[in-house]
Amino acid sequence: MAMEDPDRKTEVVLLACGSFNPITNMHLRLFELAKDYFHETGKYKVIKGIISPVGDAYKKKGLISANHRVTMAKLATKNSDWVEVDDWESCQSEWLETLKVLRYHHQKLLSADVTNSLQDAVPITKLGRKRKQEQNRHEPIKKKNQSPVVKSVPQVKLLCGSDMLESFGVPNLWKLEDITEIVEKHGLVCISRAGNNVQKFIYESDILWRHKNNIHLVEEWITNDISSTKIRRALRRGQSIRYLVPDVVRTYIEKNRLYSAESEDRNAGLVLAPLQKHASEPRSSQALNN
Ligand SMILES: Nc1ncnc2c1ncn2[C@@H]1O[C@H](COP(=O)(O)OP(=O)(O)OP(=O)(O)O)[C@@H](O)[C@H]1O
Ligand SMILES: NC(=O)c1ccc[n+]([C@@H]2O[C@H](COP(=O)(O)O)[C@@H](O)[C@H]2O)c1
Ligand SMILES: [Zn+2]
Repeated sequence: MAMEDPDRKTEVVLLACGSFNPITNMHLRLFELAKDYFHETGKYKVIKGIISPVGDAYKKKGLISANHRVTMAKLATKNSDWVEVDDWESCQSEWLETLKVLRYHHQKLLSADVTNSLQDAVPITKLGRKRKQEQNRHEPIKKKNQSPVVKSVPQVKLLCGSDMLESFGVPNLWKLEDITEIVEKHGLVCISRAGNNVQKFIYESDILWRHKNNIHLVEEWITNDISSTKIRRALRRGQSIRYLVPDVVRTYIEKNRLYSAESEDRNAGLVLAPLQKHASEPRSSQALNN
């Protein structure tokens, strides 16, 4: 029987982009579902999950300040040993395309990798023995030069729900070249609900079909229809949201009185940043399904 070589597995980092207004138990479940899926293939090892709340410049109706949304996401993940929150995206003054967030996190892993290998390699091969010894007197003992282990940088895959994948088809919302680069260079994990027609959506798009090996569809069997919209609605009506969001998040919302009729009116009448940005660009008229 062939032993499985754990080093052979492709390392994957899962990146979820969204409003997280507020974060719910379902958002946390997305990560667990995706991780189980990848591990069951036997080919991947999920090493990290990143939640990246969108910045305030996204201008979505009812979006409360990123500061609160990031804090709630951090509270929700404080017991997770593999999912973390990154506020780089939310700290940008302008709205950023999701592709740029993917690129940023991939780049960050690349530079961490270079730093690690620089630390591993002892750069004294060309120094004389004497200088080496002198140098070492003042420096902590360095690791022995290890044989170069060729370890690839983890892939950063976009983790989303089927509604986000289907939003690729909304005119002017996504640039075709962004969609292409996401599925070509990074990959996508989509958590679909039974009955949702993501497969047909992929079938009807040449680009998505071409890269379908890099689009992982995960069926959610223990269905769960929690959404942030429903949480905000319940809060406006004074109804309980217990067991729908982590308790720490519920307490934080109550303490800061976060969601109300007024907060739901934020950004009302404004155009969503991606629509504003892409509507004026010539390429954006290209449809996904041709
Ligand atoms: N019940 C769900 N099943 C599958 N995916 C989900 C579910 N809820 C949220 N997601 C996914 O989580 C990501 C973040 O979504 P988002 O912050 O918009 O949450 P949401 O609950 O959909 O909020 P809203 O109701 O305000 O749109 C998206 O990729 C979205 O598709
Ligand atoms: N062109 C793009 O890159 C593009 C377009 C629309 C939404 N998005 C992102 O998708 C997510 C959608 O979140 P919501 O479902 O909460 O609106 C956000 O992170 C947003 O930045 C990206
Ligand atoms: Zn949504």
